[in-house]
Amino acid sequence: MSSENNRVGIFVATMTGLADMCGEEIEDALTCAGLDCERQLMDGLDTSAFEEFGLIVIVTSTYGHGEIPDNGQALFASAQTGADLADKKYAIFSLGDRTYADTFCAAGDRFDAVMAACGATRLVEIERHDASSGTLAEDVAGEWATGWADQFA
Ligand SMILES: Cc1cc2nc3c(=O)[nH]c(=O)nc-3n(C[C@H](O)[C@H](O)[C@H](O)COP(=O)(O)O)c2cc1C
Repeated sequence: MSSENNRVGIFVATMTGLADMCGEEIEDALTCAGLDCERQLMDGLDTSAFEEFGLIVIVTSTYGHGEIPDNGQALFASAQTGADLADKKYAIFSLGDRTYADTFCAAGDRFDAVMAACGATRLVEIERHDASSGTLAEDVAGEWATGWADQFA
């Protein structure tokens, strides 16, 4: 693997900003573990944004009836049209609320399906944060990333 492919891209889809706070905690945790990270909101991106990274971390909340936040829809649609991500690994931190029983964290599951369809390999289980659980999403996000950072380092 080239040194370029050891880079981690953290891509955030959010409506009200909590997912970006989680992305920041994930970035801090992975940086502490020695990984070279870059975090960005998904706004206006397509799958060419994945090119320079070996590991893609998707951080997304869910809105509407299981929808991806507005700022992530273009990137999702781009992946749906097909991309060769066979040399990529990915991980997903998914924010939702179990109050929405039928669509709990559905956006993260939709990203999981499309990344797999593009040939990428999921590094770890999807982490699904429940806003009704009483835990802080950003704390859970940082602990989650710390837990698997050495699997990619
Ligand atoms: C209008 C609205 C619709 C939502 N729909 C869903 C949903 O379908 N499924 C789910 O799991 N969570 C749903 N949620 C919960 C959000 O995903 C959750 O509060 C999340 O932490 C928000 O993160 P964000 O600030 O990054 O957008 C919804 C929240 C709102 C306000």
